[in-house]
Amino acid sequence: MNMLRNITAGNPRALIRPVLYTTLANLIGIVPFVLLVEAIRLIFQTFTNPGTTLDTTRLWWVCGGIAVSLVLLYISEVPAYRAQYRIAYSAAADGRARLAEHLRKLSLGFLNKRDPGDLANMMMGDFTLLEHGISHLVPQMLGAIVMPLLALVGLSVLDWRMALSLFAALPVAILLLLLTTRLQRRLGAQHMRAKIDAANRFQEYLNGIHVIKAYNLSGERFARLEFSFKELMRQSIRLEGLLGPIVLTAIACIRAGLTFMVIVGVHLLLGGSLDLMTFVAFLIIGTRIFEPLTIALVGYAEFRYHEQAGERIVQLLQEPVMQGDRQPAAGHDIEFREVTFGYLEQPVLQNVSLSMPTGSFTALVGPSGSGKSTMLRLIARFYDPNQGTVTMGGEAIHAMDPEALLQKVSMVFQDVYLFQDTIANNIRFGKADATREEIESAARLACCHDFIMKLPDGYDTLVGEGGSTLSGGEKQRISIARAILKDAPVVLLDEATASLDPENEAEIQKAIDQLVQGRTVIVIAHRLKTVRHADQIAVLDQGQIVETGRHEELLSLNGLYARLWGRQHETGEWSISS
Ligand SMILES: Nc1ncnc2c1ncn2[C@@H]1O[C@H](COP(=O)(O)OP(=O)(O)OP(=O)(O)O)[C@@H](O)[C@H]1O
Repeated sequence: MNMLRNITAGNPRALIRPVLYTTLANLIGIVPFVLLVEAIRLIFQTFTNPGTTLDTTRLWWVCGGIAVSLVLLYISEVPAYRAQYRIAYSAAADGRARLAEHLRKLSLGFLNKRDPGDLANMMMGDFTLLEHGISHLVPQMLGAIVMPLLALVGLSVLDWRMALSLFAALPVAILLLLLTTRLQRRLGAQHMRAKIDAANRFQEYLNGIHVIKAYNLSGERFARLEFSFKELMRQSIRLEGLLGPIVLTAIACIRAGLTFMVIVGVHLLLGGSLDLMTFVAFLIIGTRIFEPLTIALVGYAEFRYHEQAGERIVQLLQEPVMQGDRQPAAGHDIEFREVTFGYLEQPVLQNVSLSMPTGSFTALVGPSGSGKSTMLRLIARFYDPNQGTVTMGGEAIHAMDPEALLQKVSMVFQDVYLFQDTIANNIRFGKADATREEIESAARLACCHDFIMKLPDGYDTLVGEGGSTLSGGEKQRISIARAILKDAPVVLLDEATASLDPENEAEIQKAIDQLVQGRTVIVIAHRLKTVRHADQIAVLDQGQIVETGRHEELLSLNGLYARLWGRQHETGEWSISS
């Protein structure tokens, strides 16, 4: 049952209809052969019992029966075929959507540990294997067993000695496949790892192609990629090379059964304990069951490999999603209470406590790597703290429904991601049902209306993947327009570190001023001059808050903030973390 769960990505009921239809088609497929045996019996009767005449009426009926059963076989095969493919593709589409939805609900901590290539391969490659499993393998395998099983029962009634000799080697074939299950799984897993590794290397190669070109790394980088392709080739050859002989031996056992039956049949016939007609019936049916049995055995080996792909999907689907069903409280003040957190073993934030009242403007400053972005990620609940609590409106964020929490929070990060869609739709991500007027008014407030109107199709201009066709400043302003449209009471903002031209910088500052009005705002400030008027500035150093206060208070402390401020003035360099 577990195997069937795996091959259907946790939905074994998807197999019911394909298997039923295929079994029905296989049952109907037996009728012409039974009638064929009867036709041969009628014809042979005239030779074995001299003096009897050929029963032509019955023979015609048998011929008619064969014709009708072939038509019925065709009629039953059509729905079987349709059921197999339709259900396979719709089960895979549902499974892919389920997995994508599940990935969204998993913590980023978990996702960070998985290679993106691995997940992409699972989404496309593994589900394709399942499509093949549901449409071809399982129905054909189970359908192929029906005929030999019925033949075993029928032939045993006819002559148990002959039936025994025909099927004697079958258990050996099955045992051989079962005994090598572990080897098959190991080879399958190694092959799959090599496939994922090659996909990861290729993705890395594509993502880094501009760096590779810029630094002329093609030799070294390509060698890594080429190695992964060669490894995949080696594992493929190993898989086929070791599994092939096992399957061929299993098939040889079935062939041996047929030969053995012929020998036993001849022996019994010559000894007079087997009549010719029974022997002929065994010969016809014996050769007929060889094909489905071969399909079933080859299919089983293939099934084990496909099932492993399904197992990976089922395991990922069972990965616990972020818990919490509490709805956010009415208040929008945010508080860190003795929070300690690390992505891995090493804590990145240690015992951090900070209160950010509703409607206040808080700036987080500090050297690069001090934990500023991590604080924002904890507020958005991308991760849960290891110790301590982050609260919003007095409620612990880790007990809240993550989606309800994100309704309350707008985020503007440095690495703005725009989807391959129109500008209007990229802004609409802030509010799915926004009208064109609302989109334009948000774009005006975010100072992007003018540059959008200069684009060839205005708001309907298509943006390249990741926003590749826009400048950094333009992308940032579009993401601010998204946030303005979302109109969430809490704003998390990571100021751009990349140096922008003065015009862009002034425009972005105007856009940010619009966004933050009347909201609880937490800003990571790289240019201290932009947060001189913040309600409070928290200075982080090595994961701890070392100073808090307003600009003048912090300057008078003459501590880290004063040093950072002084350094920015001395060097005229406004970025402190790059
Ligand atoms: N996903 C991650 N996995 C593991 N470690 C991480 C991850 N993200 C950040 N870190 C580490 O956590 C520490 C704090 O990172 P964080 O991004 O919060 O610093 P920051 O103050 O925002 O730095 P910057 O100003 O350079 O953006 C750094 O040492 C960083 O290497």
